[in-house]
Parts: sequence; C-alpha cells; structure tokens
Amino acid sequence: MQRVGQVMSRLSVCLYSFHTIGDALTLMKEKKVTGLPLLNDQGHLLGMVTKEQIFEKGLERFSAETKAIDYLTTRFFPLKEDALLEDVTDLPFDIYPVLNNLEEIIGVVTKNSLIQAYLQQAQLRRQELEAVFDSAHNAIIAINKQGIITSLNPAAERPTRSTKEEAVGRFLNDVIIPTGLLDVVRSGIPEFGAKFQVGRRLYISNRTPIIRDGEVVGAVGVFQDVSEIEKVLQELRSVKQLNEELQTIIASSYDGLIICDGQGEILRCNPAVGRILEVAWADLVGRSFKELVEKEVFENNIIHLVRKKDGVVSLLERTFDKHTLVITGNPVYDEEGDIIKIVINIRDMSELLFLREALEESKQLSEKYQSQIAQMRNNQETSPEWRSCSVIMDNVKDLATRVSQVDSPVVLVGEQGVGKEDIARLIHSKSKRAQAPFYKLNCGSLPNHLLEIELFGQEISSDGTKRKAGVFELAEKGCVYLEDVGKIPLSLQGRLLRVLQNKTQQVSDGKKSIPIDVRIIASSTTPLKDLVENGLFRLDLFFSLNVVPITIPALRERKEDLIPLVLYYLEQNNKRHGLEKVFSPKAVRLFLSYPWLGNIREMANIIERLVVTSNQKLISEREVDHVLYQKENSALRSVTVAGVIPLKEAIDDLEQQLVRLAMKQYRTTVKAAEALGVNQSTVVRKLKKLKEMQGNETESR
Ligand SMILES: Nc1ncnc2c1ncn2[C@@H]1O[C@H](COP(=O)(O)OP(=O)(O)OP(=O)(O)O)[C@@H](O)[C@H]1O
Repeated sequence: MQRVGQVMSRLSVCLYSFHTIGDALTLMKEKKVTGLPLLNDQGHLLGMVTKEQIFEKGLERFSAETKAIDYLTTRFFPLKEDALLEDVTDLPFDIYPVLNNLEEIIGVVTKNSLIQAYLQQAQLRRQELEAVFDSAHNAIIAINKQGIITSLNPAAERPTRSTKEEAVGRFLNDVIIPTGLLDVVRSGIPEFGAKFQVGRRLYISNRTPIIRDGEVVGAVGVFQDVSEIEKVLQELRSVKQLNEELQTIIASSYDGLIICDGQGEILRCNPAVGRILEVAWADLVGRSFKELVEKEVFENNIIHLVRKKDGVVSLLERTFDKHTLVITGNPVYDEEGDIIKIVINIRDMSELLFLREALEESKQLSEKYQSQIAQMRNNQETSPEWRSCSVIMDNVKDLATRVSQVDSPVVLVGEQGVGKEDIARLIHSKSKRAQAPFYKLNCGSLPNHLLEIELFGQEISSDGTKRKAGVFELAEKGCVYLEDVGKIPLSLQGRLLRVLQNKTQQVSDGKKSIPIDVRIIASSTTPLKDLVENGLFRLDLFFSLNVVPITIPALRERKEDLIPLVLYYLEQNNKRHGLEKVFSPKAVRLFLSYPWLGNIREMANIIERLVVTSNQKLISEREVDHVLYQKENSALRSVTVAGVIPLKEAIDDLEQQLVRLAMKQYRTTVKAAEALGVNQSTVVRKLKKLKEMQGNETESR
C-alpha cells in the first residue's frame, strides 16, 4: 500500500512574506514543483502559492516584484505523509502540502501525481490478484446476473472439464453441474461448505454473491478439491485406530513392556511391568532407566548394553523374590540409523514355568479322564450281558475294538460257546458300518447247494432279471459273519476268495459282476491253518481271510470270569422264572473246578436247569454235582461198554446214539442241542452225517 510520503516531492525550501512572485517561480522551477507553501514568520503554514493561481490572475497585471503572498490561496488541504493513497485521491485540490508527524512541512504533492501513483498501485494489485486467481489451487468461477461465466481460473478447468476460453461467456449450466451458484445469484444469500462430487473427486464450495450498489450483479464460487484431504483424513482415522489398537495391545500384554527414548528416558510402560516388578508402573514414565538400575529394580542397564551392541540384547535377571526374568531390549532406528527408541520386553519365566507345570498337570488329567471315558464307553458298548473280568478277555476286547476301526477281515477262533459271535457283533457295533446290517450265516449247517444260494444268491428268472440276493448283497455296507467258515466246501471257496479280493461277485452264471461293499468276519472252532494243512481250506483264501486272527480262550482258561458269569446267569434265570435261588458256597466251588467243555453256552444251560429243577431256595453242592456230572438217572445215562473197540469208533457210535435219542425225545434240533449241551448247528451237522451214513448203508444193501 503506497502512502503520500512516497509520492510527494520533498522540499527544502518554502516561501515567506518577503518572497516576490519572481522568487516563487524561480524556486518552483528549481525544485520542479507546481506550487510552494507559504509560511509566516513563526513558521506556520498560511497557504499555497501555485503556478495555476498565478496564471489564473492573468499575466497583464503580472509583475515579478509583486509579493508572492498576493497570490496566496488559502483553499488548501495539508496531507499527512503516512496517509494512504486511496484515501486522498478524491480530494478537490490540485496541490497539497505534506506534513510529517511533527506537523512540519516536508514536501508537496499534486493531485495528478497522487492519481497516477494510485492508478499504478491499482494496476499492480490487479496483476497480483490475477496471478493469485490463476495460480489458486482452488477452482474459482464467477458468473454475472444472467448466469454467464465471466471468469474461470485454471484450477476450475478440471471440475468443469473445459478450458477457460471454452467456458467464459457460456451459461453456467452448460459447463458445470451443480448449479448452486445460480441460486446464490437469485437469492443473494451466500452459501458455505456445500459438498458435491464430480467423477471421483469431492469438492467443497463457498458461493458468494457480488453486490454492487446494493444490487446482486453476479456470484463467485470457490471450489476446493477435498478428495486428497478426505484421503488423508481416512488415513488419519486408520492411523488413529491403529494407535488405539497398539495402546490396547501394549496395555493388555502379559509381558512387561517399557518403551524408552534413545537415551533411556521412559516414555511409556504397561501394567504388566507393575505386576512383575511390584512397582507403581504409571510413575515410571518420565524417569530414566538408569534410575531403576540405581534403585536395584534391575541389575543391568539394558539401555547401555543395547546402545553398545547396537542391536537386540537379551539377558536373564532375578527379582528380589527370586523370580527369573528374561529381559530383551530392541532398538528402534530412525532414517539416519540412529537409535531413537528402545523397547524393553520383560517376561517372568517363573510364571511361565508354573503355567507349563499346571498345563502339563491338566493335560495329564484330561488324558486320564479321556481314557476313563473311552474305557467306560467300551464297557457300555459291549452287550449289557457281557461279563468278563479276566485280563485275557480284556485283551481280546481291546484287540476287537481296535480292529473295528479298520475294514480288514477278521477270523475268530475258539471252542464252541466261548463268545465268538458276541465279539463279532462288538466289532460291527463299533465300526463305521454300525448303522448298516449285520448278517450271520452258519456255513456248517446247510447242504452245499443251499449254502451257495445263501452266500451268493440265485437267479430266479431265466433271463437274470429276478434274483434272490446272497448274504453279501443283503449286508450292503454292513458286515457278514461267516460262522464255521472252515465248513465251506472247497467248491465254493474260490467264489468267496473273489469276493474278498475283487470286492465283486459274479452273478448270472458269471456273465455279470456286481460290486460288494461289506466287511467279513469269520469264525472257526478249528484253527484255519490246521484245515489248510489237511487240505480242507484253500491256502489263498486263508491268506485273504486270516488278516486279523483273534483267539478267544476257552472258559476254563480264564477262571476269573467264572464267578461273574455264574452270578449273572443265576440272576437272569431268577428274573426270568420269578425265583430267588442261590448257590451254596460249596456248589460254587464245584463250578470253579468243572472243565466247561461247552463253555459259556453250557454254563447258561446248566444254571437254567439247576434254577428251574431245584426245589429249594439254596441250590446245594449235591444238586450241582449231579447236574454237572450227570449222576441223576445214572442208569439211563450210563454208557455200557460191551467190548474193546477203537476209541474213535466208540465215540462216533455214542455220538450217533445220543443225537438220535435227543431228536426222538425233544423233536427239534434247538431243544435237542440244549439237552446235549451243544450248539444247534452241531446237532444239524451230526444229523446230516447220520442221514448220509444211512443213505450209504441203504445203497450198499
Ligand atoms: N462274556 C460273556 N458274558 C456273558 N455271556 C456271554 C459271554 N460270552 C458269550 N456269552 C454268551 O454265551 C453264548 C455263546 O456265545 P456265542 O454264541 O457268541 O459263542 P460262539 O463262540 O459263537 O459259539 P459257536 O461257535 O458255538 O457258535 C451266547 O448266549 C452269548 O451271549
């Protein structure tokens, strides 16, 4: 801003009453001014003598000797040297004396020079404003009252997507949306902070009306692209969130954390420091780490060590109450590679060791409970009638449980009535096939052709469209239990081998094969190996079937199971027949010494017989002895030997007689088997043999 003092002509002379007009004109010429101030003898300003005044009075009366004071004009106005140009350009006079702050005359200034200087200044300002307008980062658009764009700076070319030359002179609406600027022209009310979007960019606009003489003549809109700011704000927000998260992490860390500046002044620490060191952790902030070492909170100055090593340092320390601490100092570097922070991590190893021990303990406890649960589950999953407490049977059960988890074939070997079928059912019930059927087929009780049909099915219609399914098809996805597998004739063993090996079965006279998805469990009273040796069982079938052999010991080999079984069957029969019989201790002792050749099935039968036939509540030793050793009706039951014959023949003969007698007496194979204390299949087999022998005899006659 220019001031009067900068435009005026500095004066070293003034006119006094003694000066003539000639002197005045000479001085004006000398000083190159158009007027001079005239002072009285006291130095007070009386007025101005100007060339204009002299010419106005006319030259005809002009005499150089005339006193300058006669040309004095008192219509003047002194200006202060620090007055602003824009405040003095409107004044009415042509020349002005200029005073300093002491009210002394220091120069003169003409209206003309004031206006010129002011114009120059205005021009300069305009140029400045134009430069600002053009270089403004914000977009600026001005419109007139009609909505025609009058100005548009380069920054406005982006949101309008047009150049200044294209936009100026066009209606605002044709150049940019939105049109809020038109509303401002209409209403004359400014609008600030309105947001709008152009493409991906976000703008905030301030719109101001241009008012001249109280009338709205246009409006200016300044649009600020806040996309970047918005982005920065977003970043700021996420940094803030990150910071909060970090604070939470630090606060909730179980390890103690102390953050120091490069010199070891503590900037921050977390509550865990208080817990581990038993100090008021919040008070540590602002103190130096060295101080903690001096106060023997720490033995070593890790700050010093980190700086010395210029890297991570870990060391062990012990607290006064013998806790072992692992302290790690991590340096943080600035861009120049100087350490600006050191983060110290404090881990209480005693707590960790304690926790590890506790964890180990609870792990062991959980393993123990798990095995107990598994054990209980095992116990529950065998049939509720299952009774055994011998180690040998526990092992059998354990092995059965393990093989239930795989699909391999299993062969159960054991005497009749030892519980082979029960074990087969146990394996099935625990396998992943448990929901599918369990099919049992006694391979020793059927003639060959019937067994073949039972095993592999049969085409009912000649074209093979109707079919009776075999056991492998019926047990789809389940389990087939082949009881007495050793009795399968050699002629059928090949087909069984193919089922095992190919998991398919030939149907329709070998024309078609169907997939078989079953698990096979077989049983035998004779070890299959013996049958192979005697040529009764194919070796290849033996290898395919005998993947997991399980031997079930005879009852006499596991005496621990006897009493639980005797008590179980006594209770069962009492319940079944509504009785309350008990065995005398001596009677029980007899059970223990009996060989139980028919195993559990024999025991079940004998106990039932004793419970239902004894007429006293207490079943005596004598009664048991009679039943076990069949002394009652001894006349009937005794075997009479007429002469010496080979033992095998005698046994066969006796067996035939007994089977015939039993069948005659009891009619059904089930009851006959019960009376003979054998399996029904044994009776069926023996009868079959008898019939064959009879047939042979008839033929030979
Ligand atoms: N541990 C046991 N506890 C109670 N009952 C049992 C036990 N083991 C087997 N039994 C019962 O004994 C009887 C004979 O068992 P199972 O039929 O399983 O024997 P097996 O060896 O298959 O006989 P076989 O070879 O003559 O067919 C069945 O009634 C069965 O429930």
